[in-house]
Amino acid sequence: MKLAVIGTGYVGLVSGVCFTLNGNHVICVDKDEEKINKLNRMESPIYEPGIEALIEVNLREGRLSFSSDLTDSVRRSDIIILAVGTPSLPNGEADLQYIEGAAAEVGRAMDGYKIIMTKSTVPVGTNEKIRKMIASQTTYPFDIVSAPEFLREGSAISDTLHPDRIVIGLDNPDLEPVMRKLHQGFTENVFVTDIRSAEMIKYASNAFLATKISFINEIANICEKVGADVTEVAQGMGMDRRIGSSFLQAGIGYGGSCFPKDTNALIQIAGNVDYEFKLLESVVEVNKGQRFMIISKLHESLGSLRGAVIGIWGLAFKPNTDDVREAPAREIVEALVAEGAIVKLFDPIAADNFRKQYDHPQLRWCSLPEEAAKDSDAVCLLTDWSLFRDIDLHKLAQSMRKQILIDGRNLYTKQQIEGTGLEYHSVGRPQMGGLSGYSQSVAGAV
Ligand SMILES: NC(=O)C1=CN([C@@H]2O[C@H](COP(=O)(O)OP(=O)(O)OC[C@H]3O[C@@H](n4cnc5c(N)ncnc54)[C@H](O)[C@@H]3O)[C@@H](O)[C@H]2O)C=CC1
Ligand SMILES: O=C(O)[C@H]1O[C@H](OP(=O)(O)OP(=O)(O)OC[C@H]2O[C@@H](n3ccc(=O)[nH]c3=O)[C@H](O)[C@@H]2O)[C@H](O)[C@@H](O)[C@@H]1O
Repeated sequence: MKLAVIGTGYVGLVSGVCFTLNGNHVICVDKDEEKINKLNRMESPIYEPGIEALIEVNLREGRLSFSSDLTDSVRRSDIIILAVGTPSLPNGEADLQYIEGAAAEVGRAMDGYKIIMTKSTVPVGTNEKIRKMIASQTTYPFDIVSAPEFLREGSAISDTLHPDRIVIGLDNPDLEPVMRKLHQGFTENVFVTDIRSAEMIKYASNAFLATKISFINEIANICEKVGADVTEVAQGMGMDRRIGSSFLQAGIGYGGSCFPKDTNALIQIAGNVDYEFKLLESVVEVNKGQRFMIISKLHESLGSLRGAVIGIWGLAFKPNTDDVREAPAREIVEALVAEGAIVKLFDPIAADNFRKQYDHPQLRWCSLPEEAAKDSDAVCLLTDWSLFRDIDLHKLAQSMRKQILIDGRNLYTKQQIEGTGLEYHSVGRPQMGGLSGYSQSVAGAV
C-alpha cells in the first residue's frame, strides 16, 4: 500500500518508518522544510533510540521518502495518516488548528478515493469534523478511520512494532480488512470499534495511566509519614493482576507532551457536556504539587536556599528522550532560581532543548554529572537516566560541599547508598544516611 503520513513528530516519523517494515511505501510529509531537509540527510529531528538506522536503510531501499509537498504526496498515496500536533489551548482544550488545517489541505489535494486515518490524539467528535472539512474541499469519495497511537517516547519503535493492542475506529466495515493488512505483523490484538469510542479510548487510557501515577505518588507521600517504603508497597500491589505492576513508580510526577495536555483536554471534553470529572481534576492537582516535594526536601536539609549551590541531574521529562515539553525539571529549576540558588545543570541529551526554552544568569551548564555535583550543597536527580545508576557515589560525596542527594525517581538502592556518607532522600521511602522522616515525626511526637 502507498501511505502519506502528515507530520513528522514522534508519531508521524516513528509510525511512518515502521509501516515500511511490513511492505508499504511511505512518504513522510512536513511543512517544516528544515525537518524534511534533515531527514533527507538521514538525520532524525527527534532523539529516539534506533530511529536513524531505520531511516537510513528504508531510504536507501526506496520504501521511504520525505517531502514538504503535501499535495503531491497525497496524490501518490492510498492512505493518508494525520499525525500533526494537538497541543493545549490556554483553557486546557485541545487546539485543533493543525489537524483541521491539515485535513483541509488533504481535501484540496485529493484526486481520487482516499482513506484518511487520524493518529493524532483528538477529542471525541473531531473525526466527524474532519470528515465535514474534507467533504467541503473535494467531491472525491473518501473514508475516515480513527487509529489512536499509544507509543511512548524513548521506546517508540518497539512500542509500535509490538503494541499491546491496535485500536481502529471506523464506520465503514469494508475497511476492516485493509486496516488489519496495514498493521499486519505488529500484533494480532486489533480492536475494531466505532470512531467516537476509539477517540475516547485514547484519552481514557492516558488519563488512567496518569491516575495510577498520581495515586502512587500520594501513597508515597503517606509512606514517608508512616515509615513504609513505597517501592515495596507498589511491588506488593502490582502482584495483583487486577492492579498490575506498571505505572506505579513514585517520583516527581508525570510530564511530557501528552499526559498533562490529554488529562486537561479530557476534563474539558467532560466539562463541555456539563460533567465535572472530579477524579481527574485531583489527579492533575496532585501532579502539579508533587514536583515541589524536591524543594521541600531541600528546605528540610539546607534551610534557606539563597546562595546555595544545587546540582540538577536530568532535565528531560523521562529518560531516552530529548523532549523537555512539560518536564517537571522546568518548574523545579525556576523555583530554585527564584529562591536565589545557583543551579548547575546536567542532562546527557536534553540540555540544549531545555536551554532554548529557559536560561538565567544563575544557571551553570555542565557537560558531566560529576561537574554538576562538584562543590554543590545538594544534588537533585530529576530524570532516571541509566547512566546515573553507575556513578561512584563515594567519590560523588567527597566532591560535594554538603553530602545531600535528593533522588526524585527512587533510582538508588539502600545497598548503593550505605557507607557513602550521603544524606539520601528519595520519594516515599525511609530516608537513608540520616534521621528518617518517620523517625523525625515519631521523635517529634514523644
Ligand atoms: N509524542 C508522543 O509520544 C505521542 C503523541 N501522540 C499524539 O500524536 C500527535 C502528534 O504528536 P507529536 O508526534 O509529538 O507531534 P509534534 O507536535 O512533535 O509534530 C507535529 C508535526 O506536524 C507538522 N505539521 C503541522 N501541521 C502540518 C501540515 N498542515 N502539514 C504538514 N505538516 C504539519 C509540524 O510541523 C510538526 O513537525 C498529537 O496529537 C499527540 O497527542 C500520541 C501518542 C504518542
Ligand atoms: O499519548 C502519548 O503521547 C503517550 O503518553 C505516554 O507516553 P510518554 O509520555 O512518552 O511517556 P511515559 O513513559 O508514559 O511517561 C510519562 C511520564 O510519566 C512519568 N511516570 C511514568 C511511569 C511511572 O510509573 N511513574 C512516572 O512518574 C514519566 O517519568 C514521565 O514523566 C503513554 O505512556 C503512551 O502510551 C502514550 O501514547
